[in-house]
Amino acid sequence: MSVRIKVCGFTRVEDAVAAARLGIDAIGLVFYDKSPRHVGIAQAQAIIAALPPFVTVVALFVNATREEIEAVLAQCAIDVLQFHGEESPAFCRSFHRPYLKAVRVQPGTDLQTLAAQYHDARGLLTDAFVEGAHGGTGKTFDWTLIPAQLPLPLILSGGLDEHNVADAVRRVRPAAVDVSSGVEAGKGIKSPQRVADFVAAVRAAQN
Ligand SMILES: O=C(O)c1ccccc1NCC(=O)[C@H](O)[C@H](O)COP(=O)(O)O
Repeated sequence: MSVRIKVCGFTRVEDAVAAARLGIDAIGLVFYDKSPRHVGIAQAQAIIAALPPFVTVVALFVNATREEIEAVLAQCAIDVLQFHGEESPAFCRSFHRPYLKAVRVQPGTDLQTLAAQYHDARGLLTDAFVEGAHGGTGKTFDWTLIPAQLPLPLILSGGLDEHNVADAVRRVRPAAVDVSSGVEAGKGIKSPQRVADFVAAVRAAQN
């Protein structure tokens, strides 16, 4: 199966539409107000309404309350939840929606145990560990820390861009890749050219 591509952190309708036309599989919307890529409800609704069919919409949260998440779900057509904080497995599954659990990887991170704990997640998203940050850092991590076999689909993230993603796909063989900073012209501003180059690099790595 071809490697799926998720681009995270859209803030503008035109960027999301352009990226969808370039063949990405999923867009991420950041509902975390400390992120420079944070979107409000109205902004998210406008982006989602403009998407062509069959583009998965992923909503990102960092230690949000149940009420905050339910408010987003009630007002926006979200397909998948993505949890970037210390949310427990029970909390993640309590929304009865497909979800991804993000893990910030550093030496000693036990991905096998995490995969077992979040066994009903649609995938484990591995991101770089950066002190004080929850994601969207543009930093890579040591891919050899990822076990060759995991019981959950692996979504590789953290500092990917058009220059390193082909190598990442060949080495790690993830089910999907996820990128934010690496396809930007500025924080929250996606560059269609960089998205096109990123998609081309992923596809070339599979041929
Ligand atoms: O993008 C953000 O600003 C962000 C902030 C807080 C938590 C998560 C965030 N993004 C989540 C993502 O899925 C990013 O794509 C992922 O962290 C990789 O980011 P990058 O290294 O910039 O490609």
